[in-house]
Parts: sequence; structure tokens; C-alpha cells
Amino acid sequence: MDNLDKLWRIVDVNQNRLSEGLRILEEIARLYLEDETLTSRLKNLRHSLTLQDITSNSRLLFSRQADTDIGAQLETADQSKPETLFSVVSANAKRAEQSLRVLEEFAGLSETGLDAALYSRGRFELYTLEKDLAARLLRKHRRDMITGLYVAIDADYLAGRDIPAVTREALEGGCRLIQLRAKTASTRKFLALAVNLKEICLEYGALFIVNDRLDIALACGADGLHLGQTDMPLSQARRFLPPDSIIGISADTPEQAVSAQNEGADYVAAGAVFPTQTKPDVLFGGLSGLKAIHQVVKIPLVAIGGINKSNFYEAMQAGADSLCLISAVLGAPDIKKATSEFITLMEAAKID
Ligand SMILES: Cc1ncc(COP(=O)(O)OP(=O)(O)O)c(N)n1
Ligand SMILES: Cc1ncsc1CCOP(=O)(O)O
Ligand SMILES: [Mg+2]
Repeated sequence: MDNLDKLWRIVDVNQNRLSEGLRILEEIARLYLEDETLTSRLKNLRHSLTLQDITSNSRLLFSRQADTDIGAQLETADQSKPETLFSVVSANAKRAEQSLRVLEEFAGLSETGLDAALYSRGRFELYTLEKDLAARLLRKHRRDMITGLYVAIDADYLAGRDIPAVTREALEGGCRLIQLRAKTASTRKFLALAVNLKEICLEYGALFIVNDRLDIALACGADGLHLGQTDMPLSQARRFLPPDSIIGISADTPEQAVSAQNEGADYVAAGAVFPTQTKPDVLFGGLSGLKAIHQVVKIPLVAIGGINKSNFYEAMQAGADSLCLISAVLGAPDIKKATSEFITLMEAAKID
């Protein structure tokens, strides 16, 4: 093999590694995340970086000698198994970025006559794509956590009590979905509480969602924001929240639920499913309203309002993936016990 062929061999190896890395990222975006925008960004990048002209392509093929590549053995021994999809994304993005860097160097040589700037642009585009893909994965992971028991820590309901301690009890009982609802607190108090609860939730690996307030969600670094039909519109909130944050939307009708889903909500909540003293004036279509919403949405569905041990099963049967409770948990004499009992009941009644 002459020296020129050796240069083409380097180009070939890195071109292949680049295509493989990008293809893996593309498959995750297309089939796991089902994200059209990310998929087409990755596809376009892959196409733009594939050598199109037949002369370069045949040079690559003729310089290929996979069986005599002394690095092939070493590479296999070196490869540690990625453990999560996040590490798959990170490992393959790094592989592709490194290949782009190598291609950029060798494209710069007069012998190859390739376009170094193309690889350089591609590498920078890939840095952004890697970040966007990781954020999208985290958002999906958070969305997938919208299942089972969801406890809304209602500051008014808990007036006079130690709210962080109550939250800890629910977490100790096994709850992994916490919302802070503080309808009458000052911004200062709401934020201080949110910062405190976010930290506690992090200790337990629980999601922390702020009700109503985008500013508080941003300031405390919440995992998500819950918005009702008269709150800040979803599209506005999405503009400001980090891309890995989730947004839940209250829907009173199937039409509102479908709009929320189309606008990119991560879950919809419907209620009050049963009459409740916690929010007495709320109007909703009860269990049949919940069922109607269940029939039209694919994203997780949360049922809320008046849910207790004797009626929770009906809400689950109507299609709820998660049940959001205030009084049935926070009004119990032993919050940790009430939480774990609800979780056990819900697990036993799980409907697939
Ligand atoms: C999980 C969940 N579902 C519904 C609501 C109600 O939200 P909204 O309609 O905005 O009413 P308020 O709670 O803000 O009074 C919720 N907070 N959480
Ligand atoms: C916030 C809210 N939105 C609809 S019903 C409700 C209150 C739920 O509280 P409870 O679980 O005590 O009925
Ligand atoms: Mg609201």
C-alpha cells in the first residue's frame, strides 16, 4: 500500500466510524424518542458528511484492509459496555465527533483534496445535536416517571405545618412525584419553599414539579411545571424552560387535552374526578370525562380531585396512569404510612 492509499485508509476508517456513530444517534431519535426534528437534523448531517463523489468513494474502498488493521483487536478489547441510553448517546456522539476531527485534519492535506471546512462545521453541529438529544432523553425519562402516586404538597392545606418535613414523609413512603402548590404564598415564600423541596426531592430521586409559576420553576431548577387552562400558555413556558423540563397541562375536555398533546405537553391532568373540599368550585366531567380524555391522548394521564382509597380504582380503570392526591395523603395521621399504602394498593390494582 503506498502512502497516498494509507491516507485514504485513515479517511475511510473515520468516515465509517462517523457514519456508524451518527446512525446510532439517528435510530435513538427516530425509534426511541420518535422525534421528527432531531431525526431529520441527524439524517441531514449524516448525508451532508458522506462522501458523494464516486472517485473518492472508490479510493476509500480500495484502501480498505480491515483484516490487517492492527487497531481492530485493540479497539474491541478497549470497548467498555455503555450502561444507559445516555451513555450510548454520549459514546457515539464522541466517536462521531472524534472522527470528524480526524477527517478535518486529513481533509486539509493537499493529497486528499477534501473539504476540511465541511467536517469542521459538522463537528460543531454535532456538539449541539448531542446536547439536544441528551436533553430530549432526559425529558422522556421524566415523562415516563408520570405514573403511580403523585402528591401535591398544598401549602394552604398544610398551613402551620412543617412543609419540608411533610414532603420528606411522602418521599419516605415511596412517592416519586411531588408538586408544590402554593396558591396564596408570596413569591419570596413560594421560592424559598420550592428551593428546599427541590433539594429534598433530588435526595430521593423524585420529580419536583411547580404549580402555576414559570418564574419559580426556573429559579428553583424544578424538573417540571404544571399549568392550568388560565395559566401561562404552554408555548410561552416552553420558550423559557430548559429543554429537559416537562410540562403538565390541566384539561377539562378531550379537545383541550388533544391541543395540549399537540403543543408538546408531557402529561395531561383531568379533574376533579370526584367532589373535593380542597378545590370545591372546580367543574369537570367526573369519571366519564376522564375516560373521554383517556380515549384521545397518548401521553400520560393524571387524575386529580377527591381521590381516596375507596374510589382510586375507578380512576385507574378510567385510564389514569397516575393519581394526584392532596387531602387523602396530607390529611392522614401518618403521611408516610398513607403514602406507602396508596402505592401498594395502586401497584396491586395496576391495569395494563
Ligand atoms: C396534577 C395536577 N392536575 C391538575 C392541577 C390543577 O391545575 P389548575 O387547573 O391550574 O388549578 P390550580 O391547581 O392551579 O388551582 C394541578 N395543580 N396538578
Ligand atoms: C388542585 C385540584 N385540581 C382539581 S381538583 C384539585 C384538588 C385535589 O385535592 P384532593 O386530592 O384533596 O381532592
Ligand atoms: Mg394553575
